[in-house]
Amino acid sequence: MGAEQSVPAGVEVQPAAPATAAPSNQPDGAQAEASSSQQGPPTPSALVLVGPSGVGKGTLAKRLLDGAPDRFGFSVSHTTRPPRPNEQHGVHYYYTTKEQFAKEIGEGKFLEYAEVHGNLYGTSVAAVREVLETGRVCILDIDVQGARAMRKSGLQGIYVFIAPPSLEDLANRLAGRGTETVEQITRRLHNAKQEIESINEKGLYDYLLINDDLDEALKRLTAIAGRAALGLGPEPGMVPERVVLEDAPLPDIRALTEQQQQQQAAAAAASSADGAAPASQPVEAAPAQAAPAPESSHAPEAAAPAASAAPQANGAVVSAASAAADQQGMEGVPPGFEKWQGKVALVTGASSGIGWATCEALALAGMRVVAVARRKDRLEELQRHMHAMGVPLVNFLPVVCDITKEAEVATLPKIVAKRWPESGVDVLINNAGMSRNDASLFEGNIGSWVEMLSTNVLGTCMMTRAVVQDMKRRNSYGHIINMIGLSGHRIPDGPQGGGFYCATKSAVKTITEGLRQEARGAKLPLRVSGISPGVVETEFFAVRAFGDADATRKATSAFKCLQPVDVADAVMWCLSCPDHMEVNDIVVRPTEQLI
Ligand SMILES: Nc1nc2c(ncn2[C@@H]2O[C@H](COP(=O)(O)OP(=O)(O)O)[C@@H](O)[C@H]2O)c(=O)[nH]1
Ligand SMILES: Nc1ncnc2c1ncn2[C@@H]1O[C@H](COP(=O)(O)OP(=O)(O)O)[C@@H](O)[C@H]1O
Repeated sequence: MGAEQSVPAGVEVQPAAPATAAPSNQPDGAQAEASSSQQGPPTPSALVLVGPSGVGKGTLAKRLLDGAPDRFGFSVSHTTRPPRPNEQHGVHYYYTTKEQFAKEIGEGKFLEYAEVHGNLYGTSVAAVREVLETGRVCILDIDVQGARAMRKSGLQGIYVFIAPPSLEDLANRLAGRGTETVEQITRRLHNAKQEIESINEKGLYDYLLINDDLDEALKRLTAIAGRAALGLGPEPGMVPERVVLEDAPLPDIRALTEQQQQQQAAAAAASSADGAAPASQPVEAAPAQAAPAPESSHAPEAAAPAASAAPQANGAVVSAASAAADQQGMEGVPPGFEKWQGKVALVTGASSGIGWATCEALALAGMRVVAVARRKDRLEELQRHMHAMGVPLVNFLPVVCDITKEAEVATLPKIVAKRWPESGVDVLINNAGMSRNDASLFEGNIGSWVEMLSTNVLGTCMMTRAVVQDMKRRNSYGHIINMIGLSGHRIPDGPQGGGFYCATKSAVKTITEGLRQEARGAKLPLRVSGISPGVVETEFFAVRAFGDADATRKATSAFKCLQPVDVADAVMWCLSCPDHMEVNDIVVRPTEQLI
């Protein structure tokens, strides 16, 4: 069902085009090349984006808006659908009830409204006016019915239909977004076919834009939006005379899910056939290259295809974030943490211990998690663990990367952007760190010194640099947490040769404070924290003893030590603090630990 209204008084729209206007994609029906013949500054018009759910309208609109907020504004619609975890009232939509929506229809509040995929959506007069009055192009993201109604209402603008390269791609994107259940995705795909048919309605759209490569699509849309900014009409002939739809059956989202499960099982079988690498001998990542290494050699994508969806027990695809939103006060989501739901956290040293526990806590609380480690088999195991915990694999990205290799670190933001094009790393947990027991200052193994310096100090710095550069590029600053360790504060085993390791950790402490000061100096809202745990029961001791599995037991049997999850809890608390509060260092010991 769709509805349209005549333009309510007070909205400044351009002279109404009659509902029966000649198709504007025909030369004689094109809007006048308005401002070229007018005096004064151009009058920006609307840019109406239409296309099936999951095609990338929101992503493209956000990129346009972020790129030039002074030229473009978004018409925030009203909807009766519940907010997704990373959506904000007044930013993505005004969320309302059916009753209120009905009341406001009666009051003539909407330029148009429609029922789409079972929910009501509407464009209010105020939403469009607010943007146009500031002299910016008003971007609308509306459905086909809304576009028809807008054409009739006379809102002058450029109407762009955004199509997917194929229904298969669309299905993958919808599944990859992880915000809908299997049933909801199936319904959206079913509707997509009809929506795509609307390309053939003469005069409805001015442009057909296929969103295949996101950057290419953005380039084309930016050019089209530029015309809207100048108040120019569309170029003629930008929609083909007739679009013939491939007669392909609708992709079956449940089958896609099953396919993904099979891929996972195959990957698991392959990894056990290879034989697991011993803990101290990580699977080698692709050799570092001057140019970024191929991404496929880093991310074990076979086990987690970019657009995969993990089934829940009930067969639904629900992101941990939406599950968290559904169950308020859910265990594992500290108060204040909601702001991170749907955002991306990158954790180094994710293959065991604190890194593993932190990945789990972040993912269960609704973050997208990039788990970085050298050991591919351990990452695959973590992935299976995440799956078993009910974390949708679309929210999990394992990356085999050696943080001491500059070229590998440099590829990480690109790998993240490839998986989640509209995102980047919002939270960095610099957890990877190691020690060796042959590093005395009298007669230490220089190789062990180099290893500790490279991992604990340079690795932390290179990761920080890569992520901060990416945050700068996106103009979006989050939180960096460094695992300092109690050894950054004192030397517990100096006589036994532990001084060098502690020196690297006290460097991390200083670097954490230096980073904080740099952020303040640059007036960036980046927050920086350190966490300094005492003895934690992890593989740390086995690595220190060059793979002696018994070393951990020996080092942790004197008293009840901290558990990785205790430290993950500290990470969660750091992140949950209000924006005005920056936790700089948390020192935490097992109760019985003396020094
Ligand atoms: N007619 C109309 N459609 C809208 C409006 N706001 C959003 N829509 C459309 O409603 C559909 C569902 O939107 P949404 O729930 O955000 O899901 P998504 O498109 O899958 O992200 C999309 O086709 C939107 O373009 C509106 O104000 N009016
Ligand atoms: N060209 C593209 N290639 C791959 N993925 C894309 C592309 N454009 C968008 N996406 C992804 O597809 C998903 C759906 O995009 P979204 O903007 O939410 O769609 P819509 O607003 O049209 O429903 C998102 O996860 C987005 O990152």
